[in-house]
Amino acid sequence: MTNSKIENPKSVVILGAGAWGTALANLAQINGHQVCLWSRQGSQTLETVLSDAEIILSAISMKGVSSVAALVKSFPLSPETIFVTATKGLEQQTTRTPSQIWQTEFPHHPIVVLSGPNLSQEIEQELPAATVVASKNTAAAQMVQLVFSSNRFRVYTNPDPVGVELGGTIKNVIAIAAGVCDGLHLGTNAKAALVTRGLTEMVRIGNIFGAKTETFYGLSGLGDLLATCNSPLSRNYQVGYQLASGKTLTEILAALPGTAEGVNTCRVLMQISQQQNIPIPITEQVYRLLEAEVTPREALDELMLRDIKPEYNL
Ligand SMILES: NC(=O)C1=CN([C@@H]2O[C@H](COP(=O)(O)OP(=O)(O)OC[C@H]3O[C@@H](n4cnc5c(N)ncnc54)[C@H](OP(=O)(O)O)[C@@H]3O)[C@@H](O)[C@H]2O)C=CC1
Ligand SMILES: O=C(CO)COP(=O)(O)O
Repeated sequence: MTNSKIENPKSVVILGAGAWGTALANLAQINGHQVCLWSRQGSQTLETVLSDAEIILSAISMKGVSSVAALVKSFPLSPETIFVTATKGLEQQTTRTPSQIWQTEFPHHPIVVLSGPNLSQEIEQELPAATVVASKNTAAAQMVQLVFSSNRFRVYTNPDPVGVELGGTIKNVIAIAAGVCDGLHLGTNAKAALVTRGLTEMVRIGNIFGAKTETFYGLSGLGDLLATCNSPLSRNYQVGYQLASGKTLTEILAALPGTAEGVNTCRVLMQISQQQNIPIPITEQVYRLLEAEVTPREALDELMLRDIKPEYNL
């Protein structure tokens, strides 16, 4: 894919110079775009970097999204500026997704969600990967698709931004459970059952947000679930794996490189499940484990000894 490289370079500002922001900045830069990677710890002011931005991509951890979005709002922007959100989390106080936060702050700008099976370390090693850019604004999604597409990063468009976003967000909780499963050496059958029933929980929560069920069977749902639940590169998987080895959550998070969004997301999902009366038993056991209310083995027993039932409620 060379067309975006030569013909129409864009001015792209990436907010958040963590693992994912840096990897995405490299992808856009290699395609010939003018990229500015902004961090609150860097020397450039936000006002300066935003002044001629055509695309603003946020790869800020969930805890910083609201404050950064409010800050961005205080500076003048072109009305054409496209926002892209690559954060995989939910806001604790409001249960909003990052795209809902950006859309609230910038109701007249196109908002695009970028999410998929994208372990940043593999992308930095130039291994092949695919992702999804989703928006209600098709032209904006197509522009973002061109900016990031290359022979090692295949980008698909999708019209269900919240579904795409929730796939990447909820799978982090299931990845914690998968790490526990592997840490306890429960075997391949157990892992397959866990991931498949995890997907059912993703669909249940997603439907509450108005997401389409089929979105969860694509790259941003099943695809990211498979990547994250099967890789020690995933921080969320690492949290579960190390909990199974007997470490405390505090010890694990203190030594973890970067953000494991699943820890906070799990708490938010429990809030939603209680408010909406939606059963999410795997998420509930992950929550109880993170709160040190159960041991990994007790959580497993709780899941295996639930009432027997049909696979689907038809
Ligand atoms: N790493 C990966 O493989 C992938 C990550 N993601 C998602 O991307 C998001 C970021 O992940 P990742 O880059 O790995 O995490 P990191 O922990 O490496 O980086 C987090 C970034 O967020 C910034 N940040 C956090 N709070 C604030 C705040 N209040 N104000 C300004 N900046 C803030 C950090 O800035 P500072 O350095 O100054 O603290 C840092 O740049 C997460 O939601 C993650 O789920 C999605 C796909 C892949
Ligand atoms: O979202 C990711 C891969 O798609 C990254 O997973 P972790 O945040 O668990 O490292």
